[in-house]
Amino acid sequence: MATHDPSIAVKDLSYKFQDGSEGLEHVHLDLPAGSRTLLIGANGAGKTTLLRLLSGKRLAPTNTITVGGVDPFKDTLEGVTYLGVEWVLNSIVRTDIDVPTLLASVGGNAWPARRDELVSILDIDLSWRMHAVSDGERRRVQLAMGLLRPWTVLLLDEITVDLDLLSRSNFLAFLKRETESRPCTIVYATHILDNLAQWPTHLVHMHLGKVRAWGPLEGFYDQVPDWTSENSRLGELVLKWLKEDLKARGPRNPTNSEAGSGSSGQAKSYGAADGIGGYGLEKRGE
Ligand SMILES: Nc1ncnc2c1ncn2[C@@H]1O[C@H](COP(=O)(O)OP(=O)(O)OP(=O)(O)O)[C@@H](O)[C@H]1O
Repeated sequence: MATHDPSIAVKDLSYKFQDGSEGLEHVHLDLPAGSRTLLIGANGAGKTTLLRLLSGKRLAPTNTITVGGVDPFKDTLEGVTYLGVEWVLNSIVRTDIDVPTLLASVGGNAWPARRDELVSILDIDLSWRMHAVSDGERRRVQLAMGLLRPWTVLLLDEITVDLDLLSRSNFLAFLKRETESRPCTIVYATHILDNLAQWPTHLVHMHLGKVRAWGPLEGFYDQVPDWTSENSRLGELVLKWLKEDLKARGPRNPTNSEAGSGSSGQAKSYGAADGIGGYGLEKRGE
């Protein structure tokens, strides 16, 4: 269903993975139409899990999510664009194909003005062939493809890592203009805060599958009394949150003395000393 008022409301959303582990716990959010929200949290905080649930890629419990007042699982969810890892890995953009053909395949001819604007903003060379471009150039074409169809809700899962500073800045400015010129809403999970201070209207701070805090940007800034620029203020705030989160979580692989429990005291810390080269051993269920 098209959303005229693309607000996003999440009410007491809890989610378990197939292996039974907690993905999200009691998440509440109320993001108004036209807002630009940054989803902040350490690796593993639950940002992707939340975005996938909002996008309908994962099935949320009923009556926990509404987009524009509509339950996306009861009504068709139209106008929601989710750009995440699967989208980035799509192999078509690595084949020997030209840019105009790719853009036409996602509706470029239906929205020619929008197509041309994106090509200009993302500084795309229409003579590129996709098997012979750099990672950042490929990402720019992908972004043009992903953003071409006019969305009402855009869910971005850190997809700007390959962009140079200017391309990223132009891209973020374009998104800001979109929310200011038509009814649409953005939620963006990122670790890269460069030049983002003026961008978000709202922040969501996630930790271990829970939302620790959320609300309009201004409401958070009294937490960072010492800052030298707007940009450093956002960075200081996020650094403070991440340090607090790490402290609250504790070490991932406690040493015997830190573990301090169990009769045998056999808590094991895997690493180079075990001859396994420090590979992460955490299990991912799906
Ligand atoms: N399919 C799965 N089954 C079990 N656990 C999972 C699954 N997918 C993710 N997890 C776990 O859920 C937690 C949250 O993962 P998620 O990908 O949402 O984090 P994130 O905040 O997006 O992290 P990052 O910043 O690294 O992208 C992590 O601890 C992860 O290991």
